[in-house]
Amino acid sequence: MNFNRAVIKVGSALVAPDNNGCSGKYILAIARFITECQQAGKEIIIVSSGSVAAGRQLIKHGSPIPSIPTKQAMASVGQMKMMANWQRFFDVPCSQLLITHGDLKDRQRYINIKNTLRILLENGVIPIVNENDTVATDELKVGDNDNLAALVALVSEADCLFILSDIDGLYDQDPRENPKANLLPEIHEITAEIYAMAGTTNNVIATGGMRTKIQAADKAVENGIETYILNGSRSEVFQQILKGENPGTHFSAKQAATKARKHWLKHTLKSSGKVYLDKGAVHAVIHQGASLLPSGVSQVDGDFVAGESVDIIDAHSKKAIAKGICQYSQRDLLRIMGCNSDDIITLLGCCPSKVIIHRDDMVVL
Ligand SMILES: Nc1ncnc2c1ncn2[C@@H]1O[C@H](COP(=O)(O)OP(=O)(O)O)[C@@H](O)[C@H]1O
Ligand SMILES: N[C@@H](CCC(=O)OP(=O)(O)O)C(=O)O
Repeated sequence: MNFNRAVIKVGSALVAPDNNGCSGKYILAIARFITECQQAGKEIIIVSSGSVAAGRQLIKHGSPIPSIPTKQAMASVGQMKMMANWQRFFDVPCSQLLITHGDLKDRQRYINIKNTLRILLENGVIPIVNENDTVATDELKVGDNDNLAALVALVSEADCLFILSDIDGLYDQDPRENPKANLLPEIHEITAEIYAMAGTTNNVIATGGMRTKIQAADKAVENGIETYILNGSRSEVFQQILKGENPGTHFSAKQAATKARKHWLKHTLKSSGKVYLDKGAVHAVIHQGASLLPSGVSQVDGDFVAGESVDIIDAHSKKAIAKGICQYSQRDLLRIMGCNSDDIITLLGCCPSKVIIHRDDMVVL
């Protein structure tokens, strides 16, 4: 179990099996696995499907494939059932995050999600994420929870992604169509041939099938996140994972997650401004690996919003010493620079974060 923080994606067929609403049939074993991971000091975030499946019997619908508003109504009532069902199996508190692609695209909302997840995990809470189906239109949707889970793994800086489905892993063709299909245990490179092996789902309550799982794995491994597709309906799978075995399909990460993230921060993110630090703050950032506090900021340049990347400059030498994602806009930063973190609330009327740049969001150059 070589990971510290994992996202576990659980498909509809596991949450609400047999067309009969939510049950503990499969999630009991999944919850036990999560508890064992937590007891081993690991942090877990769940991305759970199943709200539509859980609400299916509670909303009248004529055709086997309901209309979008009918599905949204099912999701609305089913989400409550689904969350209550998860909470039954944990002694620690669970929390609900309903997000859309629109939230992940917006820098301010992105860091709000990131900060919330960070605090929930620090407090031993199990965050349970789903797409906000009732408000999401096509343009704002991720569309499937496999890709959503990969995005959640990125925003939460997880180093492992488990995609739990009703099938043992990726086969060279859909095993429901062809019983001679072979399971592929290790994938080192996600090529067009790998995509060609993936079919869609034949389950009316599911979205995506294997294709979206490969897309998710693709996003994750590029960013240093080890990814597994596993059969969450077989409880022995979790014992195997706990022993370090691979009972499904493993997609190997291209590089370590922290290295990938630092590389992304350093080379891909474009800086939109400059934050100048006094001597004490330069020392704390470079030698103590500290987060940047408002008290250490002496000057701000540029025009940036919260969540954008900035260059961190030594005010004395005028040299760039680091780069990082700023929790505040340039406008707000000008008002709180040089102050104590406890004064942010008085100066701005709110305090989304006591630090200006969190050390996890910073790369020293
Ligand atoms: N190459 C493949 N290997 C494995 N499963 C496949 C493949 N192609 C299509 N599938 C189908 O994908 C299904 C899993 O996707 P889906 O029903 O969307 O699950 P979930 O609800 O867990 O996301 C399997 O039950 C299987 O029928
Ligand atoms: N957000 C939807 C799930 C969408 C989805 O991707 O479903 P699945 O293919 O079962 O993971 C729901 O909660 O019903």
